[in-house]
Amino acid sequence: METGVRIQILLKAFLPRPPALLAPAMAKQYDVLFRLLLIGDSGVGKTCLLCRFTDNEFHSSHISTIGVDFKMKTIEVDGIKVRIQIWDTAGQERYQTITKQYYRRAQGIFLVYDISSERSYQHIMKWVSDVDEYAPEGVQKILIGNKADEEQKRQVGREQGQQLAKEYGMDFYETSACTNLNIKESFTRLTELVLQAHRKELEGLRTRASNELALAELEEEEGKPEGPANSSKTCWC
Ligand SMILES: Nc1nc2c(ncn2[C@@H]2O[C@H](COP(=O)(O)OP(=O)(O)OP(=O)(O)O)[C@@H](O)[C@H]2O)c(=O)[nH]1
Repeated sequence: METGVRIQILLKAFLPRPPALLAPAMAKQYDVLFRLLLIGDSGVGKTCLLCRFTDNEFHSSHISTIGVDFKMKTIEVDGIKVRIQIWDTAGQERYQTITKQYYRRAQGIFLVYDISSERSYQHIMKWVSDVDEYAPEGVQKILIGNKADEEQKRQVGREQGQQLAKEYGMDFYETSACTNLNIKESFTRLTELVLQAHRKELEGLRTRASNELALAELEEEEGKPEGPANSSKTCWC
């Protein structure tokens, strides 16, 4: 399993990068790059979800995220190697001005509440309205009820989570970063949704790359000198 990179970053460093990329021509470790975002109240377990997914680790202490943080992981979905950059945002109110700047670069968003906190569930409405305001149209969303292992402290029923997700047209998972419940499943599902949403765009690029490849092969057969088309051979592979 790959270890994610944990780096505190500056807003400036994030902004200039393009939203979804084909892999650089020479690097074959992944086909596409997507950005996912974790949002929700402070303490619901966003950092723990991320650490469980990328490093298979769980920390019982709560060290509040300052601003934003990210980790990377590559997974394979439908034969496509997807490099996902997962942004963990601070839930604390005082960082909201910074964290909202990151919404517009996300292709997928996890809205996280804690099943042992009715308040964090009620706040999902507020997080959804922030997404509507700051995220790009067509961003994919999943609702997460974390800390599902805390059954004795449960304040939010599973059906309440399902109902809310239905209202907003989202998929829903109850997860536990502590016991590793539904972690891989929820991250894979959001990645699948993003892939589906970008399928047309990706197919277009794939078709163009394969057309250029076919042209290059034809030119080779005909003994023509290699043209620039050959340079994109490794664009989609
Ligand atoms: N029992 C249980 N505790 C969890 C789970 N996930 C996280 N926690 C605990 O909840 C606390 C908060 O977790 P964090 O991941 O730091 O929360 P956060 O949402 O990132 O918080 P901020 O960075 O302040 O926004 C920590 O003490 C974690 O150990 C879980 O699935 N089950």
